[in-house]
Amino acid sequence: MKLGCIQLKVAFGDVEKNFARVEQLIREAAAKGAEIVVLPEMWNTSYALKKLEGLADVNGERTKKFLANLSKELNIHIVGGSVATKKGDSFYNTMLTYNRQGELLGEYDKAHLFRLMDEHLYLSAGDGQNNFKLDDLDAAGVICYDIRFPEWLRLHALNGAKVLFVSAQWPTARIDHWKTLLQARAIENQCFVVAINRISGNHDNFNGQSMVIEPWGEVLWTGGADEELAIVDVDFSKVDEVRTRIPVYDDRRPELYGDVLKKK
Ligand SMILES: NC(=O)CCC(=O)C(=O)O
Repeated sequence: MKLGCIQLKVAFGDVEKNFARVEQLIREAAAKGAEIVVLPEMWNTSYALKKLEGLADVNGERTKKFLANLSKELNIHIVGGSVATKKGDSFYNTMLTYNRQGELLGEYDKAHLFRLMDEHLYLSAGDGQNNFKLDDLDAAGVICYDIRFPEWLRLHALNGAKVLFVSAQWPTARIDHWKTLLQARAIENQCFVVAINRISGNHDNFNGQSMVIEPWGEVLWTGGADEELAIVDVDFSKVDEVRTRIPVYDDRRPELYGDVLKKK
């Protein structure tokens, strides 16, 4: 299956510019044969958190219409990264996923808010999980800081995901953590990880390094430090092969792990 990985240069607070560029890149990805297109985190507004009142997408309506129309017209699945949304009086960091029929498969509000970027001051956290199916492919989607919570990704893998999509705005300063955590999540869950980061004009802030990793931990593609659309070919049957070779799921001892999941 061909993945269209869109490592976007997100314009701070410029919703119109971001929508226009995302549409251009999704169309380009489809023209190049992508079957699943993946976007980064908060691509409509970036972290213009102080301006969310005017900029956030109310109930995600604009983004929903946009992604539904494009996925149906182009006959592609879209893991829509995330956008800033307003629901009721609260703001969320929301991932919307569409299948090639233009149907909404998942609306996931980021579960773990990242204090270092002030998310907890402006956003509310979601409580729902985000497993979905792209044709026959069992998949799940999480957002950026979520990858520091292995139990959260494990839960999605236990619910059947063979590929974990990660949309992010992960800064250059901790890019080594990004690479290591993503590889670990792929190896421990024995699944594909497709992780799409943003870039900024200034590479000191966000330098891309999006990644596609297969279930044995081998990195199939790493993005550079500039805006980029990559088409990456993946063979999802690799998941079953790796899970047969080392039967981690059969060997788990959940009766030993109970307290790990409780907050101290
Ligand atoms: N947008 C985010 O969630 C950033 C997470 C991050 O940078 C980290 O180190 O974790």
